[in-house]
Amino acid sequence: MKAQEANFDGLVGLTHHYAGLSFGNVASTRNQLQPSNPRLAAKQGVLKMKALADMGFVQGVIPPHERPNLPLLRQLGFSGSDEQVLANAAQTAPGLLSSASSASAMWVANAATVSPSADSADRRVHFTVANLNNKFHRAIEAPETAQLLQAIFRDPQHFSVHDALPQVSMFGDEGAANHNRFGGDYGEAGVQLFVYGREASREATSPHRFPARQTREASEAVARLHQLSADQLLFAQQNPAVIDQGVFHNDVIAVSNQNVLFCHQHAFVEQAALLAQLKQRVPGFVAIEVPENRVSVQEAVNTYLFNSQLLSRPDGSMMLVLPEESRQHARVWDFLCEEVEKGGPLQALKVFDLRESMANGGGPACLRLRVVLTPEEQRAVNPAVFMNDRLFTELNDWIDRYYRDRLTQADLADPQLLREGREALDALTKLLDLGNVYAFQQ
Ligand SMILES: NCCC[C@H](NC(=O)CCC(=O)O)C(=O)O
Repeated sequence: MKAQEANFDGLVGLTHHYAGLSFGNVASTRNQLQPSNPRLAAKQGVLKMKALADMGFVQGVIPPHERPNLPLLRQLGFSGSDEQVLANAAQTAPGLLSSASSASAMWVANAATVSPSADSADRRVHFTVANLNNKFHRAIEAPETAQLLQAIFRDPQHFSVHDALPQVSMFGDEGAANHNRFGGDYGEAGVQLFVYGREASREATSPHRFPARQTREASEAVARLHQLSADQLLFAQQNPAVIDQGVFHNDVIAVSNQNVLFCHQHAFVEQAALLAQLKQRVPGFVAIEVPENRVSVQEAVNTYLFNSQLLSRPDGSMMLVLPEESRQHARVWDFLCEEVEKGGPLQALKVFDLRESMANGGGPACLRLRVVLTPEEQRAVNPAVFMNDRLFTELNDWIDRYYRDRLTQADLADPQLLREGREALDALTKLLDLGNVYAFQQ
């Protein structure tokens, strides 16, 4: 058996709601204060995991965080019983209650940056937890993410989980959503491309309208932590003009797998030079660049065409996993069908309805964290998190038991929601054999 790419998907939490917290993410802003359906959201995610597991892909689950985050609200000065904390926050600062309740940890492409053991000097798989410094509701994820990753990748002989970089904008880090790894066989040394939105030390590189969340300084620190050698590394800037059109992470404009990069014509600064470098360094490198006159940046943002998963099937051919919104758009769908008919690297399309996550700006790629694992490393992962028939049934029963099918911002103050959440996560830690990872269990 060779090394494989495993995908670990974030399980949507019980407080999934639309709070408009992510300036620069147009779906988040557009759907602010719409009612959500956490039960449907969780089921849509679990269905994707199960379908991919059934097709022969290695598929794991990353659990949600404890929300509402009561310790955070207390740190911000809300006091009294848990009920009083929720009531006071809801009355005087509903935006803070939303931030403390966001289920945003579901988008695990932003949980960490991951380097396979084949690339790292100490031959371990390295994870650096993302600090998500640009958005308050996301910056609070880092410590819990570190604990959850440690409960899954728990063998220090094979896995090294680094805490997040310092929580300042100079080191703004959004994890694997701004990271691509190229190569041949997954188990052989690859080339890692770190994509940043701005250089903290050069203000002129920033976009004008929307924030650039990832800095070059952060990417360089992650590369150092992961013990990567200079000849395996590339750093490239994402085009600031596309950030200003709503491309808040690189995985909204590009996706890669092995020797293939699928991206928009306007994805990167000095794109031709970057592609030339990749051609030189990656054997058999192929770029599929979508021209603006076939699919505009705006259309890419609206359909999440590039927020897809490019997966190598067990027979070696590649399949693109897309959100339903891409199929619904004639120009996007025509382009994709043409690519498949051409007989190039894209040989199959698979579509999922992920509407609940999409309405907050999270498509198939946002929901997954890629981890290349050798067979030995795979055996060292907590086995209870891998998707199979039994876990699929158990998770669906668990969702039916605990999740609401409608949630608005006003519901966040309901102390019953807090109790339901704790009971649910307590049951989940047993299903996934995580130990007492949550603060309320300490
Ligand atoms: N990779 C996809 C991440 C989507 C995420 N959306 C949010 O946090 C929206 C939350 C809200 O507005 O309720 C973000 O922008 O980081």
